[in-house]
Order: sequence, then C-alpha cells, then structure tokens
Amino acid sequence: MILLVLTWTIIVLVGLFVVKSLTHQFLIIKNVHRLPGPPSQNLLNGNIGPLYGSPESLFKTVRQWGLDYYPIYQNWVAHVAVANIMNPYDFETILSSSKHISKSQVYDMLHGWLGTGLLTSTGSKWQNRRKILTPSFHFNILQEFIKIFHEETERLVEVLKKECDKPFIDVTGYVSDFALNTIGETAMGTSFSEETANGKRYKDAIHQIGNLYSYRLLRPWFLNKYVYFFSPRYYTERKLVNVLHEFTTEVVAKREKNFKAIKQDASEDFVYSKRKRLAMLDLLLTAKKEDGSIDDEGIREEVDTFMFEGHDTTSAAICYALMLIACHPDVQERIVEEMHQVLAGSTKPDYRTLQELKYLERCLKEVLRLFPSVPFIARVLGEDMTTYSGHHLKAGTMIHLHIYDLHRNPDIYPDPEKFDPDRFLPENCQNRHNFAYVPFSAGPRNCIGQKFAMLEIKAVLCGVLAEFVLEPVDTPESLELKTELVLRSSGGVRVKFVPRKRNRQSDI
Ligand code: HEM
Repeated sequence: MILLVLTWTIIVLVGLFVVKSLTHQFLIIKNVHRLPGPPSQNLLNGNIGPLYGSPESLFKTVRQWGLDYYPIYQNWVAHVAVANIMNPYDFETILSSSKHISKSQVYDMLHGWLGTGLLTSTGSKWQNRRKILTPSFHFNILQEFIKIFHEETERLVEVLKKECDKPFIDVTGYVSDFALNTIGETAMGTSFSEETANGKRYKDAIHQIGNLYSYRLLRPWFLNKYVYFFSPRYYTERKLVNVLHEFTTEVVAKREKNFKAIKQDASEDFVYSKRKRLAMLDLLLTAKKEDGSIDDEGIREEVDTFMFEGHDTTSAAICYALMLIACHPDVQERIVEEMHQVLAGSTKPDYRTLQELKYLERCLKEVLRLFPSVPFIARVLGEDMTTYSGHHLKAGTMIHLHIYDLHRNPDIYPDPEKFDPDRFLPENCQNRHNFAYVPFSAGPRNCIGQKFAMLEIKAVLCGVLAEFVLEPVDTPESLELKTELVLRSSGGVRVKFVPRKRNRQSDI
C-alpha cells in the first residue's frame, strides 16, 4: 500500500513538474512570437528558411533582418524561439545584469573540447574561475607577455618578407599562425613556432575543429547533441578533441613537474619571472596546489578555453586592421608618424609606450567597430525582462545579441560604413550610449583578455608597419563575410606588402 501511494505521489509530482515546464516553455515561445520578424513558413522551417543557404547569404540575410525589424525581431523553428537584439538599450539590460550570465545552447557544441571553462560555464563555477583567472591579466604579467608578442611578430615579419614579392598576400593563414603561437606561449608556455610533430598536430586540430564548429552552427538541428551523434562529423570531432586534450594534458603535466621545482627556489614574484613566463598556467597550478579550488580537468578546460578564445579573435582583428590600414594611406601615414614620435626609432614598444599610441588605439577601436571579431553572442534570460520596444520576455528566453549590427547603427554612427578613427576621440564618445560599442562584450561576462588583445594587436601592427608599407588589394566592399563563431571572409583577406626601404618617403 505504502509503495502504491509512493509510486503515485512520484508520478503526480513528475507530472506536475512536466506540465509546469511545458507551460513555461509555451509562455517563452508565445512571448517571443509576439515580436516582429520574418514571415513563417511551416513548423519544420519556422521562419528561418532563408537561412538555409551558404554562410555568405546567411550573413547577408541576418543583416537585412536587423535593418528591417530594428530594434528587435524573432526567429523560430519547431519548439526553439530566439529574440534577436541590435539596440544598445537591450544590450545594456542584458549585459550589465548578473542575472543574465548563462550562455545559450549555441555554446553547448563547444563542451566536447572546452568542457565548462570560463567561456561556457555559469553560476558559481564561472564566478570561481573568473576569480582565479583575473590576476593572469594583471599589468605586471601583461608587460612580460610583450616580449613574446615581439618575438612572434619578428617571425611573422620574416615570413612576410619572403612572400612580399607576390602581388598580394592572403594574410589569414600567417596571422592565424602568429596568434596561435602567441597564445600558446603565453597561456601554456609552449612554443609552436618550433614546429614539433605534436605541436603541429595540435595546431592542425585547432584549425580543423574550428571548421567543424562553423559547419554545426549553420545547421541548427546539429546543435542537438543526440542528432549530431548520427553525423560522421561527430566522430571526426571526437578524434580531434582527443588530439587536443592529449596535448594540453601533457603540457600541463610537464609544467606541473617543473612548477614544483621552480616554486622551491623562486622568489615571490615567480609568476612574473622572465625565464618562466607562464603566468596563466602557473596561476591555475597555484590555485590547485594552495586551496584545491581547481582540479586537473578544470586546468585543462581553462587552458583549452584560452587557446580557443585567445587566437581566432585576435587573428581576425589583425587581418581586418591590416586591410583597413592598407585602404587608408592617410591613416597609415598618421600611425607611422605617431610611432615615430612615441617610439623614437624603436620598433619594439614596451607596455608604457604601447599605451601612448593613442591614434593607433583609435584605429583599432574603429577596426573592431566595423569588424567585431565576435559578431554575435548568445544568452538565456535569467529572469523576466521588458525590452526597449516594450515587449515582455520570460526567463529562459534565448537571446542573440548582434554586435555587428549594433556597431553599424546609423543613428549612433553616422555614415556607418566609413572608417573614421576619430569617432573614438573622447569628445566624440561623450554622448554615445555606454553599450553602443561592445566588441569585447561588457558587464560581468566581458572579455577577460581584452587588454591582452589590444596590446598584442598594437605590438604586431607596429612591427609590421615598421617594415612594410601596406597597399590595398581587398577592401571592405570586396570581402564576402560569412557567419561563423568568429567573423570571417570567404576569400581570405588580401593585402600588398611593400618593404619600407624601397619607399624612402615613408620610412620610419
Ligand atoms: C580582438 C580580440 C578579442 C575579441 C574581439 C574578444 C571578444 C570577446 C567577447 C565578445 C566575449 C564575450 C563572449 C560571450 O559572451 O559569449 C569574450 C569573452 C572571453 N574572451 Fe575574448 N576577445 C578577444 C580576445 C581574447 C583573448 C586574447 C583572450 C585570452 C587571452 C580572450 C579570452 C576570453 C574569455 C576567456 C572569455 C570568456 C569570459 C567570461 O565569460 O568570463 N579573448 N571575448
């Protein structure tokens, strides 16, 4: 009898739970459906039929929807509904709140490789990791990294010198290598430039897995892991993840061995030491050793997260910066002139002089406005929200925040396609909405690596511009952009590099 009552109680409780969840899901979808948006087709396609084209046409369609339905619109397919926002007011409500910090289903596909590291985790796990990792970006550490930026820049310049007789160079591959070498050395203390067999396998796997994620992102049905399981690509991904994890695990284990030895004979500031320069991994190992706040798996998650988030993003920004500088000779001349004044002949700025390159900084800000490396981010609302347009959205609603479209809003940035670094003069930013410019996101889940990225990009541009005059090949109009996790151009990014010594007038 007791068993029967217990069974029925459980059935009723489970039933109530299911009904409650379904009702909530129904309300989420109902409210999203009230938003304006493209016309619906059928249950299977919802209103996202036009997205099933090439990545390039998808990119264009999403831009058009952003214009047609500003400031907010909805997409839906089957039981999934997404609110898309492009206006600074809703960006502020979501990004500034500690209630809306959970990432959406889109990020789940990264779990196989990154687990739930800083980028993909939420709640107390995310808070704890953020606390451990924030000191990795202390300026004492960043200034040590600048040496690595210069070393890798020299390598890049050597490669460009060998290729510069050609009518143009597609910079994407070379710059990606530069960025991967740089983050490998700073996050793990591993030099990929030496091209060991394992390092090469690891680098190849990173490039290949990036392609797989792009493929999956464009096929929403594969975002469901059970459906993806039936795709041959699932098994390719498993193999790549094994290569990536094996490598990281080995690097962490080696470092841990050395770390113990170093700690015994090291001074207080071992983390900043020139010789050991392994700040990110060292901090994680310290946390493991001192208070057990992170374990081996957690350390691997974070190292993998930095490798992922810290290379493709900076690489994209550097490529678009080279292209835009090439397209604007007046801007190029001004940057070189500023380098001349601030660096007084040196091609290797230090932490202080990098901060003084104010015009270069404005140029980079403008590059990231026009070509934000991360064109959109996605969240799940942690509590109900009323949007700028007066719509009510329920907790649990999936939100896509389109940084790319926010940055091209003509009401905020008149003549938005124009490359104009002076938009970032202090007097021109004064009246701009605080959330109108968010290439690194904003609020509690902003990019932890933004200072690192700005220093790295400035350093590499100084090194390249000291050696070459850039001439335009691709222009913003000639690029075919496509939707991926990072903003990419289908045909690469082509620039002509002319050695400066052949161009005496603009010599530094
Ligand atoms: C131009 C370069 C970069 C851009 C434009 C950029 C942009 C962003 C954006 C938009 C986010 C928010 C992602 C989201 O909410 O889903 C983010 C987060 C993050 N970025 Fe970056 N990033 C750059 C470079 C870097 C670098 C160099 C590193 C590491 C060294 C890095 C590490 C991270 C991490 C770990 C997060 C997650 C932070 C958290 O959730 O607490 N990023 N980045």
